[in-house]
Amino acid sequence: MLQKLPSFPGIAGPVVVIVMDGYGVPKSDVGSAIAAAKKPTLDSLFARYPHVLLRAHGTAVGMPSDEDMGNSEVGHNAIGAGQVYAQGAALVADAIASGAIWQGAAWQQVVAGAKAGRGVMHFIGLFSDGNVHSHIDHLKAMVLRARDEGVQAVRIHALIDGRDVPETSALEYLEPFEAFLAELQAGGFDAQIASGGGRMTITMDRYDANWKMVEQGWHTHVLGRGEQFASASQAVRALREKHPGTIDQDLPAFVIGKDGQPVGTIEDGDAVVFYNFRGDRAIEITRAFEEGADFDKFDRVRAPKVTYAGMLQYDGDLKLPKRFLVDPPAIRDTMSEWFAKSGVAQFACSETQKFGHVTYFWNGNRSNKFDGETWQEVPSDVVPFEQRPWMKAAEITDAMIAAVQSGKYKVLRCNYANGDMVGHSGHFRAATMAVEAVDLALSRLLPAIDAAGGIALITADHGNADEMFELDKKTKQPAKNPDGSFKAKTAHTLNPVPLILYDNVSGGKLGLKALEGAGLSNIAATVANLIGFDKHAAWDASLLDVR
Ligand SMILES: O=C(O)[C@@H](CO)OP(=O)(O)O
Ligand SMILES: [Mn+2]
Ligand SMILES: [Mn+2]
Repeated sequence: MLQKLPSFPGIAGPVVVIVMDGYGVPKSDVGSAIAAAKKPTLDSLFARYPHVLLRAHGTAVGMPSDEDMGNSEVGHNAIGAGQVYAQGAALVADAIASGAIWQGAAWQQVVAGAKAGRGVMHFIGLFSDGNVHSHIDHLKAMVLRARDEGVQAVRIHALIDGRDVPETSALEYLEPFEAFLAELQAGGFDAQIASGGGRMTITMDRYDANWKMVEQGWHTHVLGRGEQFASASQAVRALREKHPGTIDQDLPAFVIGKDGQPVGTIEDGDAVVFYNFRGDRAIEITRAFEEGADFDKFDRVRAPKVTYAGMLQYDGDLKLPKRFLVDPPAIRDTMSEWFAKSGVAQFACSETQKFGHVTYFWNGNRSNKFDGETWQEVPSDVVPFEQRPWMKAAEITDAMIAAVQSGKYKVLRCNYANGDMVGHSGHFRAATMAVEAVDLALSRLLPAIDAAGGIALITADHGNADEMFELDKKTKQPAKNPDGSFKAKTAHTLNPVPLILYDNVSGGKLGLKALEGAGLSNIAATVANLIGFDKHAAWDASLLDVR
């Protein structure tokens, strides 16, 4: 149990942590959908309530460097755990640099598995250097190592990104990679890209939002069914011509074929490595490979017996996958766990697209609840979110208001997906509406918190809607397309995020400290203090100022 604070008994009502996904604070308003949005509630929060900026990217959230943008996994992990752990991106890079990955039993088993079968090793994963789910350098290192260890053939199934990297950058990754493989091919080793498709079209669904994507990925990677092309770069060129305006993440699936035959179906005796380190979008495809005859999410047609490994363990409760190349961060002592141990009832809510963020990521990549936790999921629409930028903000708000009014919970949390999911579309106008939807939601939720004598901490996990244009690398000004329009940016940003203390109960007694270098990991201790507990020893400092 957490210790009671000697000097402050905590507020009488509930504490509500509101995560506005993808809401960063940019240096300039140019290209910011947040600046362009009409948002009277947020404007008045910034004008009237204590607030500070928190670091939400790079080393502050356990990424390898401060060049790395933030993302939902590392952001929610840091908020929920109150600590910064070296995250998947850093752990995998280190394991490759030290060679520890090759000494691990999992790597040795996939190599042995491939060799005992047809000598084929498959790599499936996100194909970019975004470092949110994966990094292409990790893939390269594994291909080279497989060759050195005598694996005869490698087949790569490339999920085209355009969401963590510029929206039509696929060829910048594919062409050099194809040249890299061609060189290896000259050495007598057979390495080819075998299939692929946009990451939002196939394979990388999350939180059971749309299993059809995974089914289509299975058909593409495993069965080799679909439109055939001579190479991945030719596929991307042809598909762009056929579907003008389609950005990389939404490209249709493709199969690489020779003389009408797919070059890399997945067969009994092959080895398969899913090389994403991040779990949310890796779990469903992993289940399709690992589960037996009782798998009922779609008809696999054929379920080859393969030696399967994930890059990391994706779920510590479900122990998924069974075999993984690198140990995940050992996230311990989360606020949910310690609030549970202290008898604090907790409520978590979001819509499907972010539901796991406020539950599984928040709780340190664990899918089980702690005692006294209640989770509520609002089903997301399965549509391009620029067509519905309001998403489920209203329904999440309804659920939060009901939970606050029930009086059952001391700590509540929710995630509004809008700024992020619509920000990823690159659609500026829709992104302003996304921010407006969140503003409207706050205008409803905050009075309910007042009525319950509560306080809200309003924050975000990383930026996105705050920068909707790519910046020119040299001039640092928004880059333009040949037709003069701005180049849309779909990725997260490196900007800090706000932390606002919405407090109408303490009469000005409570404030926020502007701690040098403060980041998302300072939120857990702040929440603990607000409910009258001292922070857990492992947590970073509280920002609560009690005057
Ligand atoms: O959609 C996703 O998978 C990532 C971007 O790759 O976004 P977020 O981290 O906000 O979930
Ligand atoms: Mn996010
Ligand atoms: Mn995102």
